[in-house]
Amino acid sequence: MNKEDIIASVSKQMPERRWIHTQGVMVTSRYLAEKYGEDPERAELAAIIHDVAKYWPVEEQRQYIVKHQLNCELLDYNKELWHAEIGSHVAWAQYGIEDQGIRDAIRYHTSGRAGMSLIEKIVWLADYIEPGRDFPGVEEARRLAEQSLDTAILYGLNATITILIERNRIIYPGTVTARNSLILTI
Ligand SMILES: Nc1ncnc2c1ncn2[C@@H]1O[C@H](COP(=O)(O)OP(=O)(O)O)[C@@H](O)[C@H]1O
Repeated sequence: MNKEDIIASVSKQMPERRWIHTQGVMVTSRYLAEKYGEDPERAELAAIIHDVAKYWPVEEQRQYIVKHQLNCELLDYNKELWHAEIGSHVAWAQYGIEDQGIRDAIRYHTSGRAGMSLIEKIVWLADYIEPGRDFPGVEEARRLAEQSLDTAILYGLNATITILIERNRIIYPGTVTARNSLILTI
């Protein structure tokens, strides 16, 4: 499927405000790709698709993960994590994206993972700092993004983990290992 058709399909699966967010992630992914030496087209394509399943009914998300034998471990954790796993599969099954790097950037855009690739880092960070984001700390994350992808992502992961702890929520361990792995490489 070409880019225009993918955009038409993705945008109709979410409310207007989420499509505006996605456009922010697209622009920011292109910007970070150019700055840090990734192919902007690949980064933008991952950004277009990253939230495709975000507004699917939760039960539909659960069934998709089971039916397609995706990572069922996620079903024991925050349902906010499920859409990323599904989006990666949809990219391949419905949009014909064979590029594993693009699919992994979609797959890990919420949780992160240890040893993230360049495109995974770019989409994770673009999702965190796109221009529509407005939360305490986003300006600092944007400032750090100008200096180092790793430092900016570590800042974001620390903030995410801190919020989950404050709310007494279960933390998906992949995010903790993503954080640990960044600390070891910085
Ligand atoms: N390791 C984790 N364990 C549990 N929840 C997580 C983890 N990482 C992120 N989340 C949650 O996922 C949500 C963010 O998902 P995201 O796809 O970025 O949504 P949004 O684009 O609406 O911010 C937040 O509610 C965050 O607390």
